[in-house]
Amino acid sequence: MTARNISRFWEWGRKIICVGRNYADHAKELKNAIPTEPILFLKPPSAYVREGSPILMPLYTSDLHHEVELGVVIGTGGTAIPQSSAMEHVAGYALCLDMTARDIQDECKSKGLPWTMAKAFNTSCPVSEFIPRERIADPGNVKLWLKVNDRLRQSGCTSQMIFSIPYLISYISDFISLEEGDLILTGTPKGVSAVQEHDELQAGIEDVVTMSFRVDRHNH
Ligand SMILES: O=C(O)/C=C/C(=O)CC(=O)C(=O)O
Ligand SMILES: [Mg+2]
Repeated sequence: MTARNISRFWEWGRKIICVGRNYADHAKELKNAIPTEPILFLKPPSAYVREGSPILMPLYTSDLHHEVELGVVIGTGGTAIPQSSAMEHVAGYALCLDMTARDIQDECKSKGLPWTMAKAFNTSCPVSEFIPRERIADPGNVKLWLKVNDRLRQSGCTSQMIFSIPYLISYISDFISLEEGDLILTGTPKGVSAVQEHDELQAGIEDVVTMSFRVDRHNH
């Protein structure tokens, strides 16, 4: 059997744990309160999509939003990981999009229902290449950006996160054991907006990585 390679973590079938409202400016733009504890939700591994394949807009949404986020790839799993050693569990990073059917999310919120159909559909998690941890000296201070058809829509810095990466790893692992190959999406800064069929999305971590995706309409 061929050894698995963490640089292709999206093929491993592991969890994608997402943090919501982790930037005050984004919580405010959607008129949400600033959280006092991390807000968590999950995407299945079938949400992954890689450059070269399109983001497929589900037929049931007419308000699909981009959310650019720093992803943290877990190298060594654990339960109840202390904050002090949390970064030792990180194998690397990835630039990620948390594609969100905002109209469906709003409907779910108003009915008190889970966000699954808004957040977890096929291709809802576009990812960049794997970024080994040595390439980002301070993940708490990296600049993220996203353009739609060459127009800048999102620009933020991970220093604006309410809950830091060590805090998130520790908090999550108290309730959901982390495994090698899991991905944590750390939340999005402000500037989220709707995309349309045929739009071209380009996103980057300054000085580290860029990636591009086209949006298509799902055909069934
Ligand atoms: O509560 C809302 O209206 C929206 C929350 C999100 O979509 C949270 C995120 O995914 C995020 O902040 O990155
Ligand atoms: Mg998000």
